Amino acid sequence: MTGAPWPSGTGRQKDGALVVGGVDVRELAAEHGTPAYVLDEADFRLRARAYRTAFEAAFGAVGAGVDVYYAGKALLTVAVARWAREEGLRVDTASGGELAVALRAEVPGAEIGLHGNNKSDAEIERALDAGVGRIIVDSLVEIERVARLAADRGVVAPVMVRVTTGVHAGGHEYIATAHEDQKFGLSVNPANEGAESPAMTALLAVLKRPELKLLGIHSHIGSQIIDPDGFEAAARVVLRLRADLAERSGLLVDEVDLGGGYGIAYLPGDVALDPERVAKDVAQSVRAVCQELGTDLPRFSIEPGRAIVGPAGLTLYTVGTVKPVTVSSDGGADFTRTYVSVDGGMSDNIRPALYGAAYHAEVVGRSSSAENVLARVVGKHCESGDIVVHEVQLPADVRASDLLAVAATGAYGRSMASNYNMLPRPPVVAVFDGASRVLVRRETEDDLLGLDLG
Ligand SMILES: Cc1ncc(COP(=O)(O)O)c(C=O)c1O
Ligand SMILES: N[C@@H](CCCC[NH3+])C(=O)O
Repeated sequence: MTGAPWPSGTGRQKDGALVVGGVDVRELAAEHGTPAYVLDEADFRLRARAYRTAFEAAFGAVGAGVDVYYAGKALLTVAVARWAREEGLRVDTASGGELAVALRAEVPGAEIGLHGNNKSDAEIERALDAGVGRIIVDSLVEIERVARLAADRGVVAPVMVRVTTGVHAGGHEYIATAHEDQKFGLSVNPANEGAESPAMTALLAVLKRPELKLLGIHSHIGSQIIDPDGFEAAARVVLRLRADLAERSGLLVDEVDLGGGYGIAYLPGDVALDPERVAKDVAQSVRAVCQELGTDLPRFSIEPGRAIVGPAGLTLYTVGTVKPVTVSSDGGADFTRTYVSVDGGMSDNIRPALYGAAYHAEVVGRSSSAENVLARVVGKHCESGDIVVHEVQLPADVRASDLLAVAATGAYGRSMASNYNMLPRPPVVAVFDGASRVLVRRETEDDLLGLDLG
C-alpha cells in the first residue's frame, strides 16, 4: 500500500505493519499512545514545495510574481509554521491564536496575513503591533476599526479587501465561501441595478483613509475544490473589479489573492487537484484577462492549507468493540455491517459528522488473510453520528487491540478537534527519516480539570 491517500513513502513491512516516515506504526502507538495524529514531515515539505514551485513557474512564465501563504487553519503548530517558512511559504492566520503560533515560530510579521470576518480589536491591535504584511478586511465596519486602531498607533495598516465573486465551488455548502448568502467578504454584485457594489464601496472606503494602505483584492471561493475552472472564473471577476477600481480611483492595485481550496485525495482512486495544472491554467487565464482589460498583471498570492497538510497526516487509533449489526434495507436483502469502534471519534475528526466527509481506513498493525467485510468505523462518543469512516472494507478478523489508521486527516482534524465527552485531545507526532517527535503533546485529564474552577 503506497500512494494516495497515504503520505508519500508510506508502505507495509513484510509482516504487514504500516511504516510512515520510516517509522513502524506499532512503535508509534507504543511510544505515543493512541489516538494520535501522525504527520509526515517530508510529505508536508514536498507538498509545500510543489505548490510554491508550480505557482512560481507558471505565474513567472506569464510575467507575474506569486507568494504562497500556508493557511494555518488547516493545522498550525510552531514546528509546522517553521516547516512552511523553511519551504519558502508565508503564513495565513485567521485569529489571534493562530497569529500567536506563527509569531512563536518566528515567522516575520511581514510574512503573515490575518483573516477573520469578526476580528476583535485585540486581534487587530496584535496584528498591527506585529507588523503583519496584510490584514484582510471583511466588512465596512472593520475598515473603520482598523483605520482607527492604526491611527491610535501612528501606523499605516496594509489591507486587502475580501470580496465574494459569486463563484460557487467546493465540496460542501459549509465550505463554499464565495456565494452571496454567507458571512464572508463583500459582494462584487450591487444590491440594485446601477448601484455601487459593496466590494467597490469598501475598496473606495479604504482609499479614503490615510491610515490604510490598499494592497489589493482577496477572493477565496471554497475548499476541497477539484475542478480548476472556479479559480479561473473568480480570477476573472477580481481582475475586472481591479480594472473598474482603477477607472474610478486612478489606482491599479498591486496584488490579487486567489485564496485556498485546492482539493486532495481522501479515498483510494480519488484524483487530487494537480498544482502544476491548476497553476498553469490560472496563470494563462489571468494573463489573457489582463490583456483584454489592458491592465498590467498584479502580484498574485494563494493560500493553500488542506493541499499541503491534509495528505501528510493520518490518525492512528486502537480498535475496541467490534459489533456485527444486521441492517434491513428497503426492498433489498438484509446485510451485515461490522461496527468497529476506535478510541477517538468525532472529537478528533468532526468532518464526517459536519460535512459527511468520506475517509479511508486500514488495519495497519499486521497483515490479514481474512476476507474483507463491509465495516463502519465509529468513535467512542455518546452520539450515533459519531462516525469516523462511513463505509470501508476491513478484514473480517478485525478485533480489539488492532491498530487502525485513517488516511488524509492532516487538515482540519486536530485544528477542529474538541473535548466532547471530556476526551483529551490526541498529540500531533511528526515522523521524519525513521524517527518520531511530539509536536503537540497529548492533553491529560489534569489539563481539562485544570480549567474547571469548581
Ligand atoms: C480565506 C481562506 N484562505 C484559505 C483557506 C484554506 O483553504 P484550503 O485548506 O481548502 O486550502 C480558507 C479555508 O477554506 C479560507 O477561508
Ligand atoms: N474546515 C473545512 C475547511 C474550510 C474552512 C476554511 N474556510 C474542512 O474541514 O473542510
